[in-house]
Amino acid sequence: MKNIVLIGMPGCGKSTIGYRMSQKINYSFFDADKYLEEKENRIISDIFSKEGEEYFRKLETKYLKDLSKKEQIIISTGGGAVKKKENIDILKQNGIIIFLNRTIEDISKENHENRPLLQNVENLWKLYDERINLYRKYADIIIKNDDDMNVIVERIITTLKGKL
Ligand SMILES: Nc1ncnc2c1ncn2[C@@H]1O[C@H](COP(=O)(O)OP(=O)(O)OP(=O)(O)O)[C@@H](O)[C@H]1O
Ligand SMILES: O=C(O)C1=C[C@@H](O)[C@@H](O)[C@H](O)C1
Ligand SMILES: [Mg+2]
Repeated sequence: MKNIVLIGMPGCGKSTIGYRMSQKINYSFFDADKYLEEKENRIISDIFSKEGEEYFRKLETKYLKDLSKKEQIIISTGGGAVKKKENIDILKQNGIIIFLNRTIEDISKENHENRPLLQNVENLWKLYDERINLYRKYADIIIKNDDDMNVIVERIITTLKGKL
């Protein structure tokens, strides 16, 4: 059984939908950002501000490797995991990659108190422009997140039938 890997923009629903899926199918859920924070015993914003993005990206790759060794799991990746092709190669070895495609309009409508990145719609559009082709290119399956989350969970499970 392949792992299920969710990619997509910050705020597109990877963690929430990934966790809900894991409740419905016999898979464990791992959030790659949380996994990294727990292993490093630090928060990502602190790593970004003290050592910078490049150092964070090295850690991200290291822990994606770790996670990819596990089986029958759902991985919610960080929004920037697609920035390194190496990450995708690692994840594809035993995983099926799903791009959760949610509009920037919907993402920016949310009240993201602890996520300044998502409150700045210009920044979101900039990230979207930089990454949309990567999300599309690396996806085995593209799922639109444009309905109630339970509907989306069912949509993913149905689409995955026979593919894992
Ligand atoms: N289809 C939807 N309907 C309503 N709310 C949604 C939907 N999809 C996602 N959300 C909400 O959007 C917010 C962001 O979702 P979530 O935290 O799962 O995104 P994420 O992709 O994991 O973001 P990040 O990359 O920042 O970790 C959450 O409050 C979630 O409940
Ligand atoms: O979009 C990004 O580049 C990021 C998204 C988050 O999930 C974290 O992985 C980190 O804050 C970087
Ligand atoms: Mg998340």
